Amino acid sequence: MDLKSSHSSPVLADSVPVSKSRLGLSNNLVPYSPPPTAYPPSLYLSIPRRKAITGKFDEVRESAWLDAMVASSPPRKKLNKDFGHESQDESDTAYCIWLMKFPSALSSFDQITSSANGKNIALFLDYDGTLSPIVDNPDLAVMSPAMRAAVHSVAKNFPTAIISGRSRDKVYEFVGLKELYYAGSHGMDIVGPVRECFSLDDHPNCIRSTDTQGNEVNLFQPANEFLPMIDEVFKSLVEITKGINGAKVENNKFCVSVHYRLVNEKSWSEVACCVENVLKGYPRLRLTHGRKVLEVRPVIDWNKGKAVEFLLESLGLSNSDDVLPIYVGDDRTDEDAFKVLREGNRGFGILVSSNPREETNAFYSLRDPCEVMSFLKSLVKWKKSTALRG
Ligand SMILES: O=P(O)(O)OC[C@H]1O[C@H](O[C@H]2O[C@H](CO)[C@@H](O)[C@H](O)[C@H]2O)[C@H](O)[C@@H](O)[C@@H]1O
Repeated sequence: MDLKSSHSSPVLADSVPVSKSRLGLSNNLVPYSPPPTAYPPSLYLSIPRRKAITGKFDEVRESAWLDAMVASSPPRKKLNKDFGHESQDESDTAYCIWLMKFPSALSSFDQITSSANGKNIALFLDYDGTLSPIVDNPDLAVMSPAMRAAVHSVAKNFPTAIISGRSRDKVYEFVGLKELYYAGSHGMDIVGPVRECFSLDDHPNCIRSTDTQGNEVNLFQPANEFLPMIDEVFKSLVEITKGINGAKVENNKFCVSVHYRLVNEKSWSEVACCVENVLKGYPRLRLTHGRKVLEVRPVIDWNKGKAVEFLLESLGLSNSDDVLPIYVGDDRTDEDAFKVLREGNRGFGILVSSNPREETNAFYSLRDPCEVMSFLKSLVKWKKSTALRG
């Protein structure tokens, strides 16, 4: 993508000074120290200082990191002691009870569409676990042709965007559809349309650019200044985890994922320790947890919820009276988007989960990507039938 102009990025930076300490790594990397920023203190996100760590696995074991890794990886369904196979009953009952609180978006479809009467639906979709099933190898998380057709059809009928933790290029590679908008790196990399109602003056970190087809677009990358740092951390994480069987580090451009899905649970503390050791030299980066993945990202006041608001504005859809945004996602990072919709009383979050989740800001649920596909198809069918009725 050719960038035609450049603005300084009003990144909401971390108030903690950049540490001068070097990493205890074999590849002699020096932590990246960005130039001092001059934004008003009110724009800075403050983060608590991390406790110094010694790097011993036992200490990491006690840390909140490992707890979160375990918590984000629920145990498999209980085994039936007598027969040695899964007992469905218990988990089915728990799921049914949970469904009373977060009803299926399929069985509540009429309720959802009646809220949409007289409004335009805007659709926001997560990628992994929502449009593609979770698989062991992140490079193989392809979308089925049937799902692609459903997304294509929905995007022709409603403004649709995919907001993913992956890099924008990678999601586009998987999805391959031009009819929708893409936000990568948890919303830190957004390409939106050029519209008169959307002034770049109001968004200093948004610039005019061109997409791969040569169309003018708005490119929003609020964490631009972190690119060299993320690149450096990616290399360090690859190096430091290379001895851990099954660990995989993925460069998502403005953030880095450290996967432990294929790591023996006994070595999870080792993964946590490696990541913590690298991050201690980078106080302007923070860690979040996904599905068997540790995600390293810049400390800026930006997330998938803010990305939804930004996209609604850039699509000219921020008037909540005319628009019903619907966000479908499966991950913790999607909660920021669910929250924005719930708190603004603007639309609905739909959580994709086949297990009851204790806390969510979603209103509805869907069991898995198959149900997501049915929901998307139903939306298109409903839109066509309302168009016929005039
Ligand atoms: O926001 P998303 O589109 O949901 O991306 C979140 C992370 O998804 C990917 O990891 C997850 O899916 C993988 C493939 O199914 C799976 O192997 C992994 O365990 C999951 O955590 C992606 O690889 C990450 O980079 C994204 O941050």
